[in-house]
Amino acid sequence: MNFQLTEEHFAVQQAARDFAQTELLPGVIERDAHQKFPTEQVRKMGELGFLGMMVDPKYNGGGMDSISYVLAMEEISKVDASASVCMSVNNSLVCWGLEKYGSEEQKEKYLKKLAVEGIGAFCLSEPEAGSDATSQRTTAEDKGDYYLLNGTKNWITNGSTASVYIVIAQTDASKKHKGINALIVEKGMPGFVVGKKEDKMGIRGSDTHSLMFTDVKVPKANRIGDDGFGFSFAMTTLNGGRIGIASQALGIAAGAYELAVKYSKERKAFGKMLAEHQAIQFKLADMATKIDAARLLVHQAAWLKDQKKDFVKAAAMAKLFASQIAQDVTTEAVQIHGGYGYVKEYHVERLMRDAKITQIYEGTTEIQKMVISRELLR
Ligand SMILES: CC(C)(COP(=O)(O)OP(=O)(O)OC[C@H]1O[C@@H](n2cnc3c(N)ncnc32)[C@H](O)[C@@H]1OP(=O)(O)O)[C@@H](O)C(=O)NCCC(=O)NCCSC(=O)C1=CCCCC1
Repeated sequence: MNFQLTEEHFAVQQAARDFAQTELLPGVIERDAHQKFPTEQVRKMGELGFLGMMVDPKYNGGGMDSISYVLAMEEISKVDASASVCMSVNNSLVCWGLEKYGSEEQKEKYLKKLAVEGIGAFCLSEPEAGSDATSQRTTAEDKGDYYLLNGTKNWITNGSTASVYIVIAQTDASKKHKGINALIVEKGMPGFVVGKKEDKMGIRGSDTHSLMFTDVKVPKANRIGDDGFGFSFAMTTLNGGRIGIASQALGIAAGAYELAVKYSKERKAFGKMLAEHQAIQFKLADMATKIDAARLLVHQAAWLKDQKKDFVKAAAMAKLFASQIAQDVTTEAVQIHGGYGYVKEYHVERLMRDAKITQIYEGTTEIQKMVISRELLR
């Protein structure tokens, strides 16, 4: 890895930090408590260019590199992981997937809008196909000039707020994963129903739904890539998506750490500041070391992607490690805050709850270990 952050990188980082502090911080506790999607805030994120950061300017994107993206993701995740998962899905799954593999017509029709306004959803998981993603039960029957889509998707981020959904479905089961397609489905297509909203432990401002498809007619022109490319599309797109989730985990950890440092300089115990107690100093030293290590892995994966080098292992390692240290760091941040850490007002209990999902979505910790070991032994 050989890179230095540029003036532009620092400017993007500062812009994301300012946005998080002024627009996301007020109201984040309430949105979490009432499971309220940050509608207005996401609209502003679009206006400021955070929803299509890496998209080519000719499709209304920011034309930025992956390093800029992870810097912004870290800053936004420090404050509101519900907003950052929306940003992550839109940037690194939906927009990236469409730009890389979509047809020119699909880019004109969908990408140009998604890059500015969002909001896209990526629909792979099913009631019986989570980690075992090749076991797709949703079917896309080939009917000539359209596919007939039937089935259910589960735990879909941006489930009710999205306007465009990339749905993975099985067309020819005899071909197993090579018979799977990726289809662009629009909200409002007859037979497409948004199902129940999940009541989650963390990222409660993010809207997570099941989706039901009953005889939805999806035009052939909405298939991404060649017939049977859908599983490969999903896996390749997720490789990059994992850099986004790794940066989210990093941000959650860094946000909790910053709050812990601040609190330890404000609170006195046994006649001196918490920060003057070696027990607290050692905790902070461990937390900062883990965060720095995670940041190096995240930046390495982003840099490899920008250099068009193989980043599959690096992305899985970054997600594996950053999501683990997010658990450790947020738990220690609550511990440093003591009783205050256990109540909502101090933010760290929310960050601790938000951290957990980063070990589950876009490939669990165990899936990352599969990906890494396969790459090592290839
Ligand atoms: C790796 C995996 C467990 C698959 O292993 P099996 O042994 O079943 O299948 P196997 O025979 O190994 O492979 C099939 C094809 O697949 C290619 N490929 C695999 N990994 C990769 C990879 N990393 N990159 C590129 N291609 C890959 C493989 O080459 C093969 O194709 P080929 O026959 O060669 O043409 C896969 O299923 C997976 O990864 N699950 C996690 C899903 C998962 O991550 N959800 C997350 C859902 S989305 C989500 O959680 C969201 C959260 C928040 C926001 C939005 C989305």
